[in-house]
Order: sequence, then structure tokens, then C-alpha cells
Amino acid sequence: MQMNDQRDRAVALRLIAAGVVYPNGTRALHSTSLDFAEGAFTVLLGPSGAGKSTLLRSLNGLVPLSEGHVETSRLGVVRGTRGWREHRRSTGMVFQQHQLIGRLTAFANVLTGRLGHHSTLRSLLPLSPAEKHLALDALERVGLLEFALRRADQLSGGQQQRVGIARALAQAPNLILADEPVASLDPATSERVLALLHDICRQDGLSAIVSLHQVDLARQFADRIIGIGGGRVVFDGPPKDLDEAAIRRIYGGTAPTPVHATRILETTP
Ligand SMILES: Nc1ncnc2c1ncn2[C@@H]1O[C@H](COP(=O)(O)OP(=O)(O)OP(=O)(O)O)[C@@H](O)[C@H]1O
Repeated sequence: MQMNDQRDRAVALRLIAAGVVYPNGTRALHSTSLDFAEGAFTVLLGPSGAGKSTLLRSLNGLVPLSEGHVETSRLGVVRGTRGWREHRRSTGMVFQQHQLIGRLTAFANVLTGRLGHHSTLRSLLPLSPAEKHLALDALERVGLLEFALRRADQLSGGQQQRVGIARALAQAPNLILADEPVASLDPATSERVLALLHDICRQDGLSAIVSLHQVDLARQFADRIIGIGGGRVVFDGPPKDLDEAAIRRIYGGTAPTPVHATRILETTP
């Protein structure tokens, strides 16, 4: 897909002059405005500490904005506790470390994706058969129906991340935010998990914003790549425009460390 196609699409989500300063005074995101097109698979790339997680998490209020706004096509400018709750309910989040409850089954973990749809009191009661079907359907889509009753901590890393994707799908979201969803997986599993996420988003017309460390995966799957450096957008374009100069701009002259080298460094005492 070309950038022009993206411009022709409706805007699903908009970041307007948004910035983040953490309580310790660190400015992690300088004033940034971005439009995210309906149904597009957008990848955030950048070196460690660039501000990818901050930007991604600010999009659903997990990191509060210090200035600016988030606007969605459904809600307009997101405001107040109720507005953010409503926005989060329709935003599926996939995390690097899955954030599953290990002693619960895959099925029970996926069901937790439904809890945002209920009041605190109602969520203490069993979920409806329709919601259980939704959760099983989500597990089937990620190819894990046969593991539905297995404890999450007895699944492989790739399977756990697929449960994480199923949990996000069980929310029936309009938008998926994935914060380094494959950072803890080996390269082959990373590609499979990302292909799965990409295919599901495409089939359902879901907008996805995904932060990644791997340039090759960004090139393979993204409709649009946003490069972040020092809390600012330093590249924004389709994968075909991500040339060596753009990579230098994003990574500040130091080539991104290949995944296998990172793993050797991590596992060597
Ligand atoms: N809770 C926090 N309090 C203070 N500073 C923070 C906090 N979280 C992140 N930062 C700082 O904000 C900057 C951006 O961090 P962020 O986690 O968004 O980067 P990132 O690009 O996602 O990095 P990585 O790829 O290593 O996860 C960094 O300087 C980081 O140290």
C-alpha cells in the first residue's frame, strides 16, 4: 500500500500536539501530531529509549499526556475518566511480556479481555455464554483452541503471545496497540506471530499500531513506518522509502543491532 492510499482513508485515531513529560522530569515525547488511517498497519521503529512505548501507550491513556489530545473517529477528543474508559474498551492492547495470569487457563485469560465491558460489580459474576463463545472464537483464530484449558504458564512464548492476541480480539476492538509484541520471541516465531496479527487485522479491517525493534519485520508487514528518535518523529512513510539514510536518521548513525547479536549479548555472562 502506498502513502496516498493512507491519505484517502478515514482517520481512525489522531494525536494532536501531544507531548509526555514523566514525573521525574524526563521529556519522552515532544509535541507530536499524527493521523492514523482506518485499517492501516503502522509500525513504530526506533532505538531503545526513543519513545516508542511512550507514544504507543499515550494513545490509550496508559501514559497520560502532559499536553495535547487524542481524538478518535467515534469519540472525538478523548476526555475524562469515562471517555478514556470507553476508548480503552475498544482498544486491544498486546504487550511484550504477554501479561497473562500464569495459573489461569488460556481460555480464562482470553475472557479477561471482556472485563472492560462490564462494571466492577458485574465483572464478579460469570460471563455470558455469548462472551465465552467470543473468547473461544478468538482462541480458534490464533490456532489455540486445543490449548484452551491449558494453564498459560505451560504454553510456549509464541503460544502465550497468541493468547495475548486472542485476549485483545475478545474485546471486539476497533484498534490494536501492540508494544514490542515479538521482542521476547526467537526470529522465526516472531515472524509467525506478527504475520498472524497482521492477517487478523487485515481480515477484520482493524487499525494496528505496533512498536518493533526489527527493521526487516517492519519492512515486511507495515503499510506505514513511523521512525522515532529522541522523542520525535524523524521518519514517516511507506516501507519502500525506508532507505539507508532514513535508517541512519532513526538510529542516529548506529545500525540497529541484529536480533541474533542481541540474543548472544543477552545470554553471554
Ligand atoms: N515511567 C517513566 N519515568 C521516567 N522516565 C521514563 C519512564 N518510562 C520511560 N521513561 C524514559 O522515557 C524515554 C522513552 O522511553 P520509552 O520506553 O518510551 O522508549 P522506547 O523507545 O519504547 O524504548 P525500548 O525500545 O527500550 O522499550 C526514555 O528516556 C526512558 O528512560
